[in-house]
Amino acid sequence: MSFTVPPTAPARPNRCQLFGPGSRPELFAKMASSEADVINLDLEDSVAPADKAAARANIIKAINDIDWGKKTLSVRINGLDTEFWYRDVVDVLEQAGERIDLFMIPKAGNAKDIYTVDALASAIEMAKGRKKKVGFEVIIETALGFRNVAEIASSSPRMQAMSLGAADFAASMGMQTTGIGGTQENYYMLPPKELEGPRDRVYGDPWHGVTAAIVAACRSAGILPVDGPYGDFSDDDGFLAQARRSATLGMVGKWAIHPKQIALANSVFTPSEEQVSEARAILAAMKEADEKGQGAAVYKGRLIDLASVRQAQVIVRQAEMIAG
Ligand SMILES: CC(=O)SCCNC(=O)CCNC(=O)[C@H](O)C(C)(C)COP(=O)(O)OP(=O)(O)OC[C@H]1O[C@@H](n2cnc3c(N)ncnc32)[C@H](O)[C@@H]1OP(=O)(O)O
Ligand SMILES: O=CC(=O)O
Ligand SMILES: [Mg+2]
Repeated sequence: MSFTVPPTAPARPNRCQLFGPGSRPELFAKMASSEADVINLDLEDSVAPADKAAARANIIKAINDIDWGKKTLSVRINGLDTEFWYRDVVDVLEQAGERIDLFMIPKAGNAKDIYTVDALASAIEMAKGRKKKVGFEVIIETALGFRNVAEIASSSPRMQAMSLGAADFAASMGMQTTGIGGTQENYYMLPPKELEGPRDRVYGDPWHGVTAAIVAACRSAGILPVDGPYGDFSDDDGFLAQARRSATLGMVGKWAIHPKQIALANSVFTPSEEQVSEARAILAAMKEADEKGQGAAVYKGRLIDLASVRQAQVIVRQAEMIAG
C-alpha cells in the first residue's frame, strides 16, 4: 500500500438510484415505496424550463410530507451554466426540512463547480441554522468532467458519490450515437482477415474508459462510483449486460429511469449467494494457510494469496452492508 491511505466510501447501499421528474409529483409516493436505495427527484433535464418553479415547489413539499423510509433522498439541481441552479439550492435548503440527504450536481466540470455550490449551501445552512449538512453527488457527463474527474471526486467533504451520465457524455464527447448507454452498433472489432472462419462482429464497451476513470477517482477519494441511465427500458438484457460490466469494473449501483429497472439493478449489485460463499471459502482457505505460516495457497486449482483476501473481503463487506 501507499503511505497515502484513501478514505473509505460511505457505508450505505446504493444499488439503484430511481429518477423521477420534479414536474410529475404523482410519481413521488410510488418512488418512495419502491425497492430503490436512492431516490433522485429531478429539477434538471427531465423538467421543461417553464415547469422549473412548479417542480421546485413539488419537490420541497415531497421532501417535507412523504415518508421516504431509509432511502437516501437526493435532488438533482440544474447545471451551473443555467439561471436555475441557485434558486434550486436556495429554495430547497430554505424551505425543505432536514430529510434531504444529497444534492446531485450535473455536468460537473471541475472542482470549482463543486466549491461554488458548497459555498452557497454553507451560507444557507448557517443562515437557517440547519443541523444536517447536505451531501453532494455529481454526474460526470462532459469531456471537461472526464478530464478533471479526480479533482472533482475529492473536491469537498460533502462529496458522497459520482455517476456516469452516458447521454450528455456522448453529446459532449461528440460520439456518433443517440442511444443512452449500452452497446453501440458501430463500436465493434472484427477478427483479423488472415484468420479462417466467419468475421463475426465483437462488440466493445465505449463506456469502459470513463467508467474506469470514475471508479479510480472515487475509490481514491472515498466516494461511491455509480453507473448512470440505460435509456431503452424495454431492453432488460441490455440493461443487465451494461450493469454487469459496471459492477465488474467496481461500480456499486446503477440508475433506474423506469421502475422496471429497479429489480434488475438490485439483482446485479447485490452479491449473489454463490459469490458470497465463494468469497467466504477463500477467506477460510487463506486463514488455514496463514495458520500454517503460508502466505499463498491453492484453492480449486488456482493461486490465492493476501490480495485474494482483500478481493473476497470486498464482496463479503458489500453483502453484509446491504443485509444491514
Ligand atoms: C438522461 C437523464 O438525465 S435520465 C434522468 C432524468 N430522467 C427521468 O427522471 C425520467 C424518469 N422516468 C420517467 O419520467 C418515466 O418513467 C417515463 C417518461 C420514462 C415513462 O413514464 P410512463 O409512460 O408513465 O411509464 P409507464 O406507463 O410505463 O409506467 C408504468 C408505471 O410505473 C410508474 N412510473 C413511471 N415512471 C416512474 C418513476 N420514474 N418512478 C416511479 N414510478 C414510475 C407509472 O406511474 C405507472 O404506474 P401505474 O402502474 O401505477 O400506473
Ligand atoms: O444525466 C444523465 C445523462 O446520461 O446525461
Ligand atoms: Mg445528463
